[in-house]
Amino acid sequence: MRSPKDFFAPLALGAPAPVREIPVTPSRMIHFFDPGNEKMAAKVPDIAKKVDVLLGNLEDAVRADRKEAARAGLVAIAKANDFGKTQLWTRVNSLDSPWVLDDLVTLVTEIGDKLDVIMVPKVEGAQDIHYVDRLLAQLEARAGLTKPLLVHAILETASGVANVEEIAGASPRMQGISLGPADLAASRRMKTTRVGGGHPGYLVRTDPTGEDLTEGRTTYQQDLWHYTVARMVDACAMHGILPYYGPFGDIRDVVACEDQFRNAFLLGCVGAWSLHPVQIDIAKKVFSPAPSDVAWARKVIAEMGDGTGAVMIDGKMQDDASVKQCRVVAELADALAADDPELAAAYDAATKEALG
Ligand SMILES: CC(C)(COP(=O)(O)OP(=O)(O)OC[C@H]1O[C@@H](n2cnc3c(N)ncnc32)[C@H](O)[C@@H]1OP(=O)(O)O)[C@@H](O)C(=O)NCCC(=O)NCCSC(=O)C[C@H](O)C(=O)O
Ligand SMILES: [Mg+2]
Repeated sequence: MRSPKDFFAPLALGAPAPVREIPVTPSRMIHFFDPGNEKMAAKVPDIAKKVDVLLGNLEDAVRADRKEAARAGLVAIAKANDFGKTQLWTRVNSLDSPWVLDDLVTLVTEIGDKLDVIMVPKVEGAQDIHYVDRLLAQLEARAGLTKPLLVHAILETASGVANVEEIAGASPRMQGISLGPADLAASRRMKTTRVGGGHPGYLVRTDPTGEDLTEGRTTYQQDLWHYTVARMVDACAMHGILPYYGPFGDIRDVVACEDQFRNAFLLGCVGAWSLHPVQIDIAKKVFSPAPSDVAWARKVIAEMGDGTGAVMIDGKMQDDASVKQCRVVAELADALAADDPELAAAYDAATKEALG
């Protein structure tokens, strides 16, 4: 076990000092693209203006014979563009693949100064993060980087879920964790064949009302991912890092995508993956608090004074715990509004109306 005293010491001579706080910048959507796909790559400069995070994907969804092209494409895109406030992330190949070592060596030494976060798939436990942590320090030292790269783990194996707390706290580089429902379903031997989302067979049914067991019994579809998302959120909150829902594979079903994203948002996630341009606005809408919620949160904060005691506002009891929730919403709204005048205006207009 590493001594807590050494946790913030660089893991290689000449590597930058680890961060002590994870930067909390907007990351409502992590937009995936294949840097080796010319059509997608051509859209990247425009898409970068609309998204919080742009992620060059090198892992699954990139064919084995296109891995080198994807890696080279990402290097070229990063060198040719300045994405301003939009973060640039990558998802490298899994640690048991023949490509990951070259992914890390090439990306850190060639474009380490342009990358913010490295997403590591199929993380099984803290040992995987420790491996990446040390290797990144060696490569950062070689590349002369002054800012440490952060690490994001995908929760997509049964062992990863069992070890999620130790993964979240494995390194000061840990930025966040995303749910990977497709690989997780396979690892758990679930009997689904989808990339995220619900399943009509996963349901509860009301009790029978008479002799006929088939009559008048309403069914309610349940959320297959509730347990895992909630567990991931707790592990992340405990370690001061950020939780994300991952992919929603039914690109055409924008309605269910919005529902899945909103469930994650309400449970504490800060963002989700967008796999197709159509999912960008869905994530933006869902992971930006609604103006009416922001107005209510600001009203409660204003009326609660120092935040102690209990008061009635519009017939509802408010106390320390509700004002704390309101601060979460209001602080997120302020952070997002700082870079988005349209959102700022919507929040201010709703607040003006609520406060009278
Ligand atoms: C899902 C797609 C394969 C769909 O692509 P396509 O059939 O080309 O869709 P469209 O014809 O509607 O596309 C219209 C144009 O938009 C471009 N496009 C499409 N997607 C993107 C994108 N993500 N970024 C930028 N541009 C995009 C198309 O090229 C079309 O361009 P044009 O012809 O010039 O008009 C495709 O969207 C796609 O491959 N998306 C990314 C998929 C991906 O990254 N998958 C991996 C993440 S999910 C995962 O790994 C599972 C997870 O790990 C788990 O275990 O749960
Ligand atoms: Mg996966």
